[in-house]
Amino acid sequence: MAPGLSMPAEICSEDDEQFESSYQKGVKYLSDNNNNNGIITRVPTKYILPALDRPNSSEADHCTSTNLNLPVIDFAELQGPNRTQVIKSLAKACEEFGFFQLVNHSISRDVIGNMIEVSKSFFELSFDERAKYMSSDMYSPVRYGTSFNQSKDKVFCWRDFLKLSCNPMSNALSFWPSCPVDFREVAVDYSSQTKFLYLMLMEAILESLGLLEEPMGKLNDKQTWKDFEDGSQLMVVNCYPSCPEPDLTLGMPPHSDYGLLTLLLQDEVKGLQIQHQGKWLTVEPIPNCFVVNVGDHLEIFSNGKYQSVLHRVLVNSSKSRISIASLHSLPFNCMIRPSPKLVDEANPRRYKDTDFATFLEYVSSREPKSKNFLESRKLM
Ligand SMILES: O=C(O)CCC(=O)C(=O)O
Ligand SMILES: [Fe+2]
Repeated sequence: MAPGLSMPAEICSEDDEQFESSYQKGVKYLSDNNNNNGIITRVPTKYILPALDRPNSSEADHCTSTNLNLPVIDFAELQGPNRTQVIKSLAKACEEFGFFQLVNHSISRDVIGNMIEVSKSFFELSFDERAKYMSSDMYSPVRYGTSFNQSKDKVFCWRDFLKLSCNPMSNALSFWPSCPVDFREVAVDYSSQTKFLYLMLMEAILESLGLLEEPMGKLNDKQTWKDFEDGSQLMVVNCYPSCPEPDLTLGMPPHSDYGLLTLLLQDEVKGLQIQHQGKWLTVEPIPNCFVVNVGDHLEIFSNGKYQSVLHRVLVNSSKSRISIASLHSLPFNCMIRPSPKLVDEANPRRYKDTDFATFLEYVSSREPKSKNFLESRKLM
């Protein structure tokens, strides 16, 4: 064990099985159960990334101090007389950044504040209470876990998560945490309001791609608007405890999101970085706003016009951080394919069809450390 490393009393050697089973309990457990006046002073080897994968280690990291001002889309303006202009800005943001900040959205500060509060309270519960929701079943309506893919990752990342499936809500809800007592009520309200926001944004995105000229309802011979309304929604509550040596590890490794769009809510602590023009840039949190990003499915659906972008999460030594990602796509059993209207001789089809089951198979069988899944769907 590295000098000064303080670990739960039950843990004696980094190599023994007990140590490994302790890591499986997550980083919140690790931070809460140590014997050095409540302070963990070193990052255990399990979390130490190879030198080249660490933050601040590469060319691309040399400007991590530069904060990124993402394009800002005003949701209220999108609904008003300037809609055409806002849709142009939306298209530009999706093409140039794959990310934007959404301001003036319709979700109240209370709904947002309550969601962050119940998420914090959930991670403050005892480990035994949180552990009731641990599952390795990717189809489970609720799944508490740690790292990125804890059954596969050789090096763990400094994150615990609670994944909540919202489909169908009538079935999923009874599996969601019943503690804290208002968790379900707050999270259901939050999920239905983010779903509404997603649908409004998706409608604008389809318009920006020239796919809404026909009467609303039919997008092409395979898809209708109802597929979007009936689409899947997965909420991921991420908890990143403060970390004694944040330069050695990451809260989340570089990845892109699998769905059409992700709506991310973060607390006031920064940590999210996106890869832009070969550099890692930090996204400044704007209170009460959403960071929205293009997912792999939108890249496929738009035949590459809008591309998903790698992002990762840094941790820090003084503050823990909470974020809530709401990932939206078509229904789980629906094929995602390039929209036929965006494929012609000048723009040949660039991706194979895919569906959620293929994605799950992929993540279960490999370490999804990057946009590998999407790479596997590319035709050229
Ligand atoms: O915590 C963050 O800022 C990002 C989370 C994220 O990328 C995800 O949940 O996919
Ligand atoms: Fe993500």
